[in-house]
Amino acid sequence: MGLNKKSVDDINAKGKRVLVRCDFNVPLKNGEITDETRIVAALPTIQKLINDGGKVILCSHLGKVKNGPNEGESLAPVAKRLSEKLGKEVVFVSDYNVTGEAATKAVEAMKDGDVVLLQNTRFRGKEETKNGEEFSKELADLADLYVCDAFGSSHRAHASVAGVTKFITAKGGENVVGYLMQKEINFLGNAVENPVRPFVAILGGAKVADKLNVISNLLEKCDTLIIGGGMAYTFLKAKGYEVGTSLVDDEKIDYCKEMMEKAEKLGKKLLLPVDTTIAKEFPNPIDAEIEVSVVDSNAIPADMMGLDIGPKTAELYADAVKSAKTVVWNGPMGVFENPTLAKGTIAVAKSLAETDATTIIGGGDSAAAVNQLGFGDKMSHISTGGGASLEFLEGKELPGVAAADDK
Ligand SMILES: Nc1ncnc2c1ncn2[C@@H]1O[C@H](COP(=O)(O)OP(=O)(O)OP(=O)(O)O)[C@@H](O)[C@H]1O
Ligand SMILES: O=C(O)[C@H](O)COP(=O)(O)O
Repeated sequence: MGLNKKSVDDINAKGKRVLVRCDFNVPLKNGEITDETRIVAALPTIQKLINDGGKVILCSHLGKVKNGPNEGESLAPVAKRLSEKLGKEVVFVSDYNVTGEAATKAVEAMKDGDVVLLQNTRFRGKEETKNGEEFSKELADLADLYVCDAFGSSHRAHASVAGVTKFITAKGGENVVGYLMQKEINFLGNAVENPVRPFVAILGGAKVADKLNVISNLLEKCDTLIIGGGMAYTFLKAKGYEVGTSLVDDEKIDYCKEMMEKAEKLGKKLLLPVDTTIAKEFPNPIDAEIEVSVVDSNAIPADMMGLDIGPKTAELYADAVKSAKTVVWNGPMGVFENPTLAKGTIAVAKSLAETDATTIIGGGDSAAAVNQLGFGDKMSHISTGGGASLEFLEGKELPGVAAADDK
């Protein structure tokens, strides 16, 4: 699926002020960045604009910023890491107002090829998250051109992702997408719209409700849909099995029945766990030592909880992956944060690492799991977007893509 949007290759930023929305929402521990993937992924676009001789003004959100602006959610650590990665100074505008006098002055002082990073856009609260006109205009006022390269945030119709583009257009500027956006959408888009078959989709994670539309959409596109993780138990209950105290969404049982019927009607394989790893209760803390046993999926005792796929299921899923030419995976197979309950997720990750098929990891927990296991470089593509990749797989139009100018 070609992306019919203008990209950074369609502009020459020489002497222009370019506002670039990145997704620098990186995990931090005691002020230190623990995973720089999203920073590294943003470099090609930034470097291109520097090479053009543009004035590169970067912006991003970080965290949820539930209690207003605070140093713990400042983008300062990102400015530092980015500067190391680019091998040049990144001027950080620490002002909690994001735009305004400090930002304007910093931009005025820029020479061609300079890089400035603005403060966390969510420090402007609802003005950012409700796509506020005023904040959108203030952002646009800083620049001549706008580049969206924040794939991970592109499902958010926020001021710095969507609203800003209207004001850039109003002043005669262009709105384009960056290389990361292009790469993400090419991989995910090709996998779903134009897959080399057999196409196997694997869905896991906690809740069926979060993935309703993904299940339905992927069933239409793939040859085999594999279900694991907490969401499998609602399907097993829909089949009439006892699932004990496993995570179940009772309101979605009919939906699961519908999906099983849909799979049958379309002639698609819908694979569910044939055995499951159970325990008395959910581990607390999550990585606590835990006593487990394995039972067939139709034999879960009423007082036990399913917390991972069992070994027979892991083998079944690995076999399905082996015969695939395209695999998309989103969501862990069990409570992978606990070593005893990570076996199913590890087995699936390993099968993806070993296949020659195109393998695409849909961000979030599955990306973290694959990287932690050291399989990162064995995958064709690991998306930098969790929610964004899911919404893309649902077939939704992403606001960050929609806002860019058509070719
Ligand atoms: N059987 C289970 N019972 C309860 N929780 C589970 C089970 N299997 C997996 N989980 C939990 O599901 C969580 C991930 O679920 P979630 O729906 O948030 O996935 P996700 O974050 O959307 O996946 P991704 O980030 O890959 O898109 C993990 O924290 C994991 O411990
Ligand atoms: O981490 C993400 O998925 C993106 O940065 C979006 O963050 P959000 O869910 O807080 O909008």
